[in-house]
Amino acid sequence: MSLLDIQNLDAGYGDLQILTDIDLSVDEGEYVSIVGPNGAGKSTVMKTIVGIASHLGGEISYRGSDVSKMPPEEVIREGIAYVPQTANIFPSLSIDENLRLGAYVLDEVPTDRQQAIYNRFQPLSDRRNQQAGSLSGGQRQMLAMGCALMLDPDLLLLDEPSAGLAPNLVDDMFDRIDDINDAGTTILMVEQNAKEALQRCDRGYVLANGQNRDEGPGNELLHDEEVRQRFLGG
Ligand SMILES: Nc1ncnc2c1ncn2[C@@H]1O[C@H](COP(=O)(O)OP(=O)(O)OP(=O)(O)O)[C@@H](O)[C@H]1O
Repeated sequence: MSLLDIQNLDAGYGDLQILTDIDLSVDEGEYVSIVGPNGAGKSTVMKTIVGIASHLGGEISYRGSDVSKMPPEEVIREGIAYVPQTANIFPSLSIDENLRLGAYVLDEVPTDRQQAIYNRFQPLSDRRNQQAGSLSGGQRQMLAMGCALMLDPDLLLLDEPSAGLAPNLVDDMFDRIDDINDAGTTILMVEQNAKEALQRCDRGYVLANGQNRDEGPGNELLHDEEVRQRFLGG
């Protein structure tokens, strides 16, 4: 049984349907990416999983339970954490306060876990009491991931973690994501940077116009002539 199993999913915003008949699965421990052109509906898949876009039909099961009707706070308690593409930190709060807020659905702040996050993201550790708004783009992305890791999720959803990063920081960010996956966290990631995402992941899905277009091992998709021409810019 897959950790996450999506079948025949229709979803959108209010009555506006964006996704049609999406099938997608993620196994325990896997690193799966979703790529495709702008507006394909990649982020909408993530938002539907966590209950902030409208589920219009089909199944979303997590560890065999139907999560398609759950409000976001319950989905999170099931072990799924989500890092949105934008507005993923509180700029006027300190780094320490942001991390503690990451654990808001828990009864108490897991201080051991917080320390482990500081160990993983050293630049955050050095700046614990600074306002998050003073961080660089790469450090902000680390903080957003750190907030999600405060929940010790089994499944981490990352929406375009490389967006807005200077080119020299992109590899570092993907290395950090590899490390998180190697430490046992299952990852589902949406990326504009399709080449890098497909190189790094175990399996990928290509979405276009709200529908599945292709799927397979990342390296196979990367070398598939049609996928390259149509979706990866040749
Ligand atoms: N809150 C919303 N209300 C209405 N339509 C929306 C909303 N958010 C996104 N859309 C529309 O849904 C479609 C899919 O958007 P989505 O963000 O899922 O695409 P994407 O593949 O992630 O693309 P991008 O890489 O540009 O973010 C687009 O046409 C977008 O305009």
